[in-house]
Amino acid sequence: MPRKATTPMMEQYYQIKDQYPDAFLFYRVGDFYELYEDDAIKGSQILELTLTHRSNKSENPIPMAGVPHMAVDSYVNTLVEKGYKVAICEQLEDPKKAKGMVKRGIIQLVTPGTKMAQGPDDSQESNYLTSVVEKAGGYGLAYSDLSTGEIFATHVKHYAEVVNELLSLRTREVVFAGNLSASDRDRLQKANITVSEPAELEGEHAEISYVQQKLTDSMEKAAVRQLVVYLLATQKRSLAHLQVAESFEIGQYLQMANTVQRNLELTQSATTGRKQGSLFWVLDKTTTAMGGRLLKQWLSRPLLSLDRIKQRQQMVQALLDDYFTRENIVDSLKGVYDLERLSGRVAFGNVNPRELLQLAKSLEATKLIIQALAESGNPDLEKYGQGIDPQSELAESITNCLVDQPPISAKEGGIIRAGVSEDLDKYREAMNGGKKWLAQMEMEERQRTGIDNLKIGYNRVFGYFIQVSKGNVAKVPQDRYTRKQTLTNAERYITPELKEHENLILEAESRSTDLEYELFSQLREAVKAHIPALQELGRQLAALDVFVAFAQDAEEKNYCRPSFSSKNEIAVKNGRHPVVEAVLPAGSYIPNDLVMDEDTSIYLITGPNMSGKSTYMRQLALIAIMAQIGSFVPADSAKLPVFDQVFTRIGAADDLYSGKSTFMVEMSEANEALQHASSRSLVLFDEIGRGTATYDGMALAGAIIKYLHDKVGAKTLFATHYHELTELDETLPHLKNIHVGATEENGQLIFLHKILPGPADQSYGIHVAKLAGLPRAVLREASSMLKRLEAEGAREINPSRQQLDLFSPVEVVEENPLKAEQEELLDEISQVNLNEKTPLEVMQLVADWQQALKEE
Ligand SMILES: Nc1ncnc2c1ncn2[C@@H]1O[C@H](COP(=O)(O)OP(=O)(O)OP(=O)(O)O)[C@@H](O)[C@H]1O
Repeated sequence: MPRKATTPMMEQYYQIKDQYPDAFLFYRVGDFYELYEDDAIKGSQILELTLTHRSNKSENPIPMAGVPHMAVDSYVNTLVEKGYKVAICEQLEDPKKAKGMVKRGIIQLVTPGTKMAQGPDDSQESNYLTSVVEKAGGYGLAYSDLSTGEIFATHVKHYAEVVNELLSLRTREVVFAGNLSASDRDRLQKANITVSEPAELEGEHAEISYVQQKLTDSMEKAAVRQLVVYLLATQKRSLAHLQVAESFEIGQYLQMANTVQRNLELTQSATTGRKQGSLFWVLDKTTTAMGGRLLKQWLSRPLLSLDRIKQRQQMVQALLDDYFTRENIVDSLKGVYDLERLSGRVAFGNVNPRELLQLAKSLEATKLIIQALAESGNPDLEKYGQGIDPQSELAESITNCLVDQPPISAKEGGIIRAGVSEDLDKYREAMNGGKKWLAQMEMEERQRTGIDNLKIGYNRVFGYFIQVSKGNVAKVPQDRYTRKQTLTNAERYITPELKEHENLILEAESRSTDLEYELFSQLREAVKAHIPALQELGRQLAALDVFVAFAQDAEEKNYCRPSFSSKNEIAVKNGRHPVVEAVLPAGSYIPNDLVMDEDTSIYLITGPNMSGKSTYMRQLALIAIMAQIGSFVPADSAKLPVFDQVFTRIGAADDLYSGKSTFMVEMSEANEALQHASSRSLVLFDEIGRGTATYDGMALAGAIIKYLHDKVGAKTLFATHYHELTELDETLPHLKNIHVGATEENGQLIFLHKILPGPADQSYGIHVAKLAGLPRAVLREASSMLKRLEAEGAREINPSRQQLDLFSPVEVVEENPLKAEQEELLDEISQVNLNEKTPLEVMQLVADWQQALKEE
């Protein structure tokens, strides 16, 4: 950066800026944060600020932009949301008292992964920072949400797993120590993940050993250390709310690549990126933000442990069976605030009086929850309640200390109850006494002077004064009153005794607010000691919230409790797709069975487009995932294996970040499944091979099926339009054909959405094209080509001769060919909207058409 000015302040600025070259430097000057040089130019564009210049008169004025300090949060937020970092530089001493240049320093580096949640909109969003270290045997990974202080750690062998984990976690920032390929760096950036360098920090920090205490793996320890060091170095304060890191094995959960999670729309719709339209949207009946976040976590990490799944199911069952306990819990949960994030604010020291009271209220609500569980009469619920510690003493100490409706600010008094501190009570008495004295004085002065509208007032500049309206000035006792201020209609005076009492009152007031702040800070410190217990409580209530939500889902939507098969068989009776069911009018979803015995591994699904093949396939995956997070499932009954992995190649939600072509993505996803699936996995392949020439595609699809059949044995649903493949059931004993039914009535295609045994007999593609409103000429051309191909016997055609001479006019045999004009006429007829026409207009139209036909 060119150095242009050499004033002492700019010198200081450059020194600080040099330490944070990749961050926007918000440099505090009085009531503003100023940006200079490139930061100002870029910042003014992004934040829509006016770009001005410092030292305008010099030859090289410095570009400058500023934001008022009161509004700084929203500007910082905008930059960080866009993936930038912001270094906040404060004045570290009072400018009035400073000798020479005011000392300044960075108090916090805000980065995408360390942003604290701002508004209610992101209360269900976790904001993750991930740390990756590369070691000889693999990679250590740790991630944390700073607002809640939770930390998770794991280790993986392969680089590809690291990148997948970062993408599926949707981390906002990664601190990467190791080799990150340029293409992956690019990929992460496109996914809005900021890549940062590790930070350095001197000395030992208690937080590090505290959070590492349960870890045994050296890679995980290293990743966690790097994570905490980065947090400490950027936040520049102690972080008492960081939780003991939980180690997990990726293989401990059902594994799904991030593309699979996206394709199945578990937490966001693939088209809009929003919650609506996702499985999370359907299931999220949680009351608290903590519950919502936990449900989201569960959705991306379904369990493998049958014991844990059953434990969850038992809680859901108990709550489903007991409507009143459930309602009581929901009512009380409404009074529970975000304990995890409140703990974070306590640790950061920015929790305000109102929030501390919210904390106490949440603890009181917790007592009611425990009571409801205890009175339920159900042993599982009772036991759960017994494990919860409502922190009664803490609740009491907060409510005993704070007034019922404290203000947000801790610095303006009015927070602490009477009786908490003798000194405070004394100051308050003095203030009250002083105010009473003023009222008395006002009365006496009115009598003495005979001025009825004389009053005593206060302003910040002059303090207390006696105000007399202009008409009464003659009555003012000039010997006792000193004039202080003249207004249009009145004069203001002071007297020595008024000033004397003013001093007493103001001093008592300032001592009182100072003392209140001190008492509040003590309370805040006392709460700090309870942070780990509050976090544990938060986790327990969040889980309870999700169980209640599952019970409510089960009741409202008629979900059943799935059972699990150790014999690798599937038996779903009347299964439904939870999301499609939720958006269709009630009762119109057509349920389907899916029964796959131990001996069958592949269902080959045929049927017209739009008939419901994808829906049927996804339905199974969603039911399996719901079952493995402990939820009940949309079916009359369901028996499933515990799947270890889910693979998909579905639809057109291609990986926009990978820079690969559609066909390449298709093949990569197929490859994932072929390489990594086991006999305990679930594989969904929708129209594999459609992205290339017909025979290529068909051959690939056939070979893939055979490989899955012979070598993998995973439960596979394979939808295809290649009818030729349905003959595979003759040679592959573990493969069966099923199809989605459709019938034709009066030339119209009717979708039955019903799964039936055996292959489909027709493909109906042209019917669907007709539904989509394609021009008749195209439909007709397609129909005749189809006839021709069928006549030639497409299967006999030499597969190497891929360039069929489809358009050869000689070979197209047509009965009664239509003229182009007639085609157009037919298109016109089919497009007339009868609802918009009067009978007379229709008659006129028919007359026109008849005329046109005669002319041809
Ligand atoms: N069981 C069902 N009950 C009611 N409606 C259904 C059912 N299954 C699917 N549908 C409806 O049919 C639409 C098309 O389904 P889907 O996308 O699964 O078809 P498809 O056979 O996979 O089509 P394509 O081959 O073109 O991909 C869905 O959006 C849904 O509205």
